[in-house]
Amino acid sequence: MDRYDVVIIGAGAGAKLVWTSLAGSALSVAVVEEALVGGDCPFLACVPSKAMLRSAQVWRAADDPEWAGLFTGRVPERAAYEQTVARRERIVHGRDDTANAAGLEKTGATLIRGTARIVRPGVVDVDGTEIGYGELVLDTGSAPIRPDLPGLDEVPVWTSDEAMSSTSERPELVVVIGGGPVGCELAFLYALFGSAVTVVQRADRLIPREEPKASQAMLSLLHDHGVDVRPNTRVVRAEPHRLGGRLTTDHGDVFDASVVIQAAGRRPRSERVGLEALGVAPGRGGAVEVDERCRVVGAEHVWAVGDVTGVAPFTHTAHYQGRVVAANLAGRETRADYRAVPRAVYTRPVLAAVGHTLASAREAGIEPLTATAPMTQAVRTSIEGEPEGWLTLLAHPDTGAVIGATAWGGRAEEWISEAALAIRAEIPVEVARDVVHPFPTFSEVLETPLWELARSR
Ligand SMILES: Cc1cc2nc3c(=O)[nH]c(=O)nc-3n(C[C@H](O)[C@H](O)[C@H](O)COP(=O)(O)OP(=O)(O)OC[C@H]3O[C@@H](n4cnc5c(N)ncnc54)[C@H](O)[C@@H]3O)c2cc1C
Ligand SMILES: NC(=O)c1ccc[n+]([C@@H]2O[C@H](COP(=O)([O-])OP(=O)(O)OC[C@H]3O[C@@H](n4cnc5c(N)ncnc54)[C@H](O)[C@@H]3O)[C@@H](O)[C@H]2O)c1
Repeated sequence: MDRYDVVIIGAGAGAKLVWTSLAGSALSVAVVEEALVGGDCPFLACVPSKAMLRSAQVWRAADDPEWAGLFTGRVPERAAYEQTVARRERIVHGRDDTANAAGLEKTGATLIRGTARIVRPGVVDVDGTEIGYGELVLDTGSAPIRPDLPGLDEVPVWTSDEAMSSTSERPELVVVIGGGPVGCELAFLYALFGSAVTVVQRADRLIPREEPKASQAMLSLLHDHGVDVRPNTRVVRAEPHRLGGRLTTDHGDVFDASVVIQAAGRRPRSERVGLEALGVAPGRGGAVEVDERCRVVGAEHVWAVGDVTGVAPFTHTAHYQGRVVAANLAGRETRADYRAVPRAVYTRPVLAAVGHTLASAREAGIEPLTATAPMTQAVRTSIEGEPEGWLTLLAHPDTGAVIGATAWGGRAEEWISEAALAIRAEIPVEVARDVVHPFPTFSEVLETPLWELARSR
């Protein structure tokens, strides 16, 4: 039986940071992957979705009054969609992971193609061959949750995987089930291309974990692009229809769809990996519980990173946890701190947030100081023709430290990192306000609320 110091199950975003960080160390590393080396993000999730959103926005600039005069017209929707798909396919290398696999092996790690399952402590089975491990790292990701809905099997349904790999024509009638980040980004994307889009959202608002006014801003944006958003609504039945499928809601409304997009959340992929052989049961929702060092609770020599842990399921969280695990495996005791993990939804404007919302601060027993500024305080917004939005900052009333930020505005996914640093480093507003921003940048919008918070203490 081959034996490695470290065996990683799943070659996703988190795993990559483990094997690259351990490159050059004395540890032998094997990575088992049953699908694509690189996981979802570069092939089926973050990268293709942001690439398609970018193409759609460039195409739509030609009918934006701000820019229309610079264009002689625009290609029809069909051609724009085809070009968007073609560009996406170039960016994701047609979902060919050869370069990623070569990169992995260049670090000295061994790639094993197949499905891994733990059979007993210290041993995993890969399609009938046992390999031994000293330390095991789980990076098995997450899978879309399929709503339990009569008739759903009889209508055309895409998960985001199909939406991000389909080369077929733009769907004319789209019904999105779920109004979280995936649902909002895909609804916005297809609406930009002129599809008739409906979002059926079970919760009473879109992106319900964010500030209510962020949900309201997202609702207005989608409305402005012709999307029919139905909060507090469930689809109760699906049936085939000549256009594709027909959906009936609990309010009795009926929607026809050429494709139904399932965006009702994701579940950690923990059930097929053989955790029971270690005496470990996943927690509620399927997440594998980890401690501050990313060790799986209840198991020896087993670590987990990424979506399977159920902690802030973003690529950047997986990267961070991968670094934490690699540092620990290399003998440098390291603990993860999740207070400053940014969240973003890549519509235009972008929603970006980090740390507490007002509701989560109150749940934690903090009544924060708050300050808000409109994005127009940054002159850059008029230069870029993106005046929409606002920034709200929260500070701890006793320490003065920044504890939360929510922004709706241009490039917010970039400059929110400044708030992330302030939160992680517990920087008091009296210090944070002294950061001078280059003019003219969107990031200048941080200055007024920071000065206001400092004044209010
Ligand atoms: C449409 C969409 C857009 C997104 N956009 C963003 C974004 O813009 N920014 C962002 O930060 N996040 C985004 N996310 C979330 C992001 O994609 C995930 O958080 C990230 O991919 C998680 O990485 P991971 O390492 O946990 O798992 P993955 O990348 O899913 O990797 C897990 C790997 O494990 C393999 N595997 C599973 N079980 C086994 C087994 N038993 N044996 C062998 N191999 C196995 C799988 O084949 C897979 O390759 C998006 C998600 C979606 C769905
Ligand atoms: N830009 C980004 O960073 C980005 C983009 C996309 C996804 N992601 C990550 O991927 C994860 C999955 O995103 P998601 O949007 O699929 O999940 P989510 O859990 O955030 O949202 C799913 C939404 O679907 C609704 N819902 C659930 N069941 C329903 C039903 N039967 N009918 C109608 N509505 C229903 C819920 O109310 C919820 O608001 C998220 O945690 C997110 O952080 C990140």
